[in-house]
Amino acid sequence: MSLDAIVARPRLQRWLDLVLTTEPRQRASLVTTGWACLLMVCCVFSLELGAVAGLADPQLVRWWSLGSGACVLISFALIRSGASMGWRDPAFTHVQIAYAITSNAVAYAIADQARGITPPVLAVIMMFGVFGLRPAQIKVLMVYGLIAYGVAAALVQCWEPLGAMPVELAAMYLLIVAVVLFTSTALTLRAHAMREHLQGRKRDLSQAVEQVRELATRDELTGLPNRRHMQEMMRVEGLRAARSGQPLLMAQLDLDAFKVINDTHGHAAGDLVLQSFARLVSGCVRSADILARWGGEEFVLLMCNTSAQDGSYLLERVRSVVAATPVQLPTGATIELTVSVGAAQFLEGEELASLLERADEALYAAKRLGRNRVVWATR
Ligand SMILES: Nc1nc2c(ncn2[C@@H]2O[C@H](COP(=O)(O)OP(=O)(O)OP(=O)(O)O)[C@@H](O)[C@H]2O)c(=O)[nH]1
Repeated sequence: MSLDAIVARPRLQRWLDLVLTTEPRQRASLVTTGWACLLMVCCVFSLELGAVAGLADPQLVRWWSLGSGACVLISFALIRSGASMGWRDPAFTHVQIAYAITSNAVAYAIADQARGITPPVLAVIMMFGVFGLRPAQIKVLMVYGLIAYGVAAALVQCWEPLGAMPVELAAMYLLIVAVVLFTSTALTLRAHAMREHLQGRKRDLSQAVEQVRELATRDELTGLPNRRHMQEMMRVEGLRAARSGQPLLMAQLDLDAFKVINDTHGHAAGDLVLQSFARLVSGCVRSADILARWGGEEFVLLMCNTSAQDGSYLLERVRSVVAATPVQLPTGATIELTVSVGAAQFLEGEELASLLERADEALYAAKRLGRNRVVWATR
């Protein structure tokens, strides 16, 4: 590769970065304006060709080309500089379309024998309304188009240098312009409605995906993470603890004599107790800890970056808060509650299944020893 090419490449890269490296909303506005710019270049080229061929006044066409080009460049600069990013529509589509309609009507007035090219361009301009305009704005722009063309047609008829034409021909042009405006507006409105519909469907779909995700990871009764989600969290936290060497604790919490509660007060009361227990424990643990419903009346608490001493203190607090907070039923009855806890500390190189097993054994020891207590697993 030549030295020139090596030097030129970063420069080209800088130019490309300058035009393309933008945030997504800004990039979308630049792309829309880029299309408008392309349309404008084609129109300028066609009218300049008409002027060279003697079909239109070259001086008027030159001024029109300069004015139109300047407006497109200003739009581009406003978007690229980020000056329009605070606006509701950073591409200020309605302003750009209004300006394009004006430019198109002026082209109609000055294009003399070449004015036949302007109505189809008007249709394309109206189509840009699909991007971000409200239906009311599209309709206002249609009315504005009719007025702009009406004024341009009147100018052509009244001012000789613009190349007056037979009234019948002027009426034909106006009729075609009106048809173009109505039809393109109707099509634009239809495309707009379809776009809105699709966006609505997309929103519904994202909500449904979010719901499915929620259902797949949450326990419906308590709102806590469910067993499947907890297994994933355990895997992630286990890897983190192994990598960082930070202490990781796991506790299994099991409500005592829960069957008796169900049998005495009914299944619905049992559900209320489970919800109340989940709330109580959630209120005791730190936001970094993860409490999940493991199944039935059994819960698992994962305490990340927690020393055995802090863990002991926390679990004892959970136990005493549960024991000191009877659950009030809607019937007026109160249920005294206790919880047995089996806890274990993650050992270096240990499998998660083994950690869970040790916590489970400690839980059974707590039950055997008379319930309502915290037992730590031995190594
Ligand atoms: N209300 C309600 N009960 C549940 C739910 N899931 C499991 N259970 C009940 O929880 C009870 C658990 O009973 P056991 O396994 O004998 O445990 P326990 O009575 O707490 O006895 P210990 O654990 O030995 O203290 C069973 O009666 C299950 O039917 C639930 O979602 N709602």
